[in-house]
Amino acid sequence: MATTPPALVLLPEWGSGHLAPMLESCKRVLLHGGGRAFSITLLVMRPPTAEASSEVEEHVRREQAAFSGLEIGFHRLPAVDPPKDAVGVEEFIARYVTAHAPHVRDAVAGMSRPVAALVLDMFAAPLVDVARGLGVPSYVFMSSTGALLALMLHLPVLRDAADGEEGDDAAMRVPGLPSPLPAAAVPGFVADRKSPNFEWFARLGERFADATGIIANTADELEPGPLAAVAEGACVPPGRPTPPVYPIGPVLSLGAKKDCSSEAPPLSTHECVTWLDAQPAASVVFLCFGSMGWFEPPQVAEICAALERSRHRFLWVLRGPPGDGGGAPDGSEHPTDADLDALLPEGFLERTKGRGLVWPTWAPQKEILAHAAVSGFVTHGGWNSVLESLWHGVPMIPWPLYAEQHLNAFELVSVMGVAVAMEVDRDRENFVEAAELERAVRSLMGGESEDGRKAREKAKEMMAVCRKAGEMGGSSYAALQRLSAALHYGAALPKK
Ligand SMILES: COc1cc(-c2[o+]c3cc(O)cc([O-])c3cc2O[C@@H]2O[C@H](CO)[C@H](O)[C@H](O)[C@H]2O)cc(OC)c1O
Ligand SMILES: O=c1ccn([C@@H]2O[C@H](COP(=O)(O)OP(=O)(O)O)[C@@H](O)[C@H]2O)c(=O)[nH]1
Repeated sequence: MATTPPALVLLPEWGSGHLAPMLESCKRVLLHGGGRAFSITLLVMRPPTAEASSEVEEHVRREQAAFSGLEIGFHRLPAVDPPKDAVGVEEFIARYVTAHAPHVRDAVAGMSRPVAALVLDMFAAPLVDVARGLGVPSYVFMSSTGALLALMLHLPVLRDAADGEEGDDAAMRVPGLPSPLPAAAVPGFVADRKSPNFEWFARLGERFADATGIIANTADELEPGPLAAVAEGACVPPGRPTPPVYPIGPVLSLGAKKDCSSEAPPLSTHECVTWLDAQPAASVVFLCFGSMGWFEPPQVAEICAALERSRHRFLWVLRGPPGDGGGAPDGSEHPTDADLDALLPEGFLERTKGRGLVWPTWAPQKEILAHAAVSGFVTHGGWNSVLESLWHGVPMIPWPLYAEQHLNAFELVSVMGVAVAMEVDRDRENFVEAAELERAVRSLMGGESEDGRKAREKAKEMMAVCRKAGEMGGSSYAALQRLSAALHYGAALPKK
């Protein structure tokens, strides 16, 4: 007799950099059990911006249209009022997500099938209480690095120390990370210990420790330092237990937009790819800055000067400023398609014709990174972009712009060694001078510099590491097995 498979109930933040890897990771859990052991119910919050809403809708539509053979359903949650007085993006996201708690409780309690676990976005960590109230196991899904995980688990310690003897300017020492963390590496949201954003991240980190487990889109071999420190219980306040961590990555996901899986890229007719087809192997530097990266005209002019002088071939995804002045209720800045005639200096396209392509809208990044012509990546350093680059052995130049990306940049250069450092002026909205970008691009793309040679070599090593981790016998495969066993155990527990 067929039985109803218990559900993994997912609550992702609406950003595609959060939703897509969470869903893909949970699909991996289903596939690991032969596809029939669990089902997925994804709880859809109404995103706070029109841009994010259409991304989510597109994602849901594509998922429903695809035939995966897996049981995946979507449950729309009632809308909640967005907070009107949030000081920063992080506080906004955390409060908005947390306001859904009663609706999440109702949705889980009302399910007609057993619930194996509630899988929560990092911003939804306070909802571990909802799971606990229903007697359901809870898992936090960490869509960013093991380093950010270590930092967040440790924030309550830093907060309480800052309240006491160490003071407000105390150096940031985080178990598993180089100590003290250079100021340039500290994410903006925790740089000021008095800001509500710091308090929110500390509160989220505190709640991570109350989850049944933490699923992380990283691999032991990629981030051995922070993951070991977390596993040893060195990051949480003394006396507090650390839940088991399951580093099952890298999990690369199909984007919400038209995109191709890096696993099996179909023959593409995308203009960026046909342009790459005509370029020599390993000759192109790719520049792309995530879902929220865009530049003011003076910065665009510096990039143009650098690319022109470097003499290297390039494919540059250049987006324009957010529409309507960027005043989204969540404070996020979603770029628009660039007006290249208005943004680029006169004559730039003619002078670089044949060796450069400037692409003004969303591009198929995974497919581009998989292309044999691409051998370097100037990236904002969002964790999904980093994993995609490492998966294809492409060395990077990190250009952090927002969120946790300054920490990611530091890790890529100083810990993993897969990237060439570039000076980014945080006091001038992460401005980079033309000469500095030119130097970094020359170094990355095969100049004489030792930094570039090491980054290229290390990126190839990491490609092998990433692929091996997920194979049978690899560390991420083993973590997936442990996670699967824990979920089966949780599904068998009596519910309240
Ligand atoms: C991790 O801390 C922050 C995350 C975000 C953030 O916000 C966000 C809002 C949206 O409307 C859409 C998004 O796609 C989105 C994404 C996002 O975080 C990204 O997450 C990735 C995976 O964790 C990745 O690591 C990227 O670097 C992040 O940009 C925003 C924020 O403050 C601006 C954070 O501090
Ligand atoms: O033009 C673009 C810009 C981004 N991406 C994808 O969007 C995701 C960006 O996620 P990341 O974590 O790097 O940064 P975020 O945008 O969340 O800050 C990655 O999967 C990229 O491949 C893309 O396909 N095309």
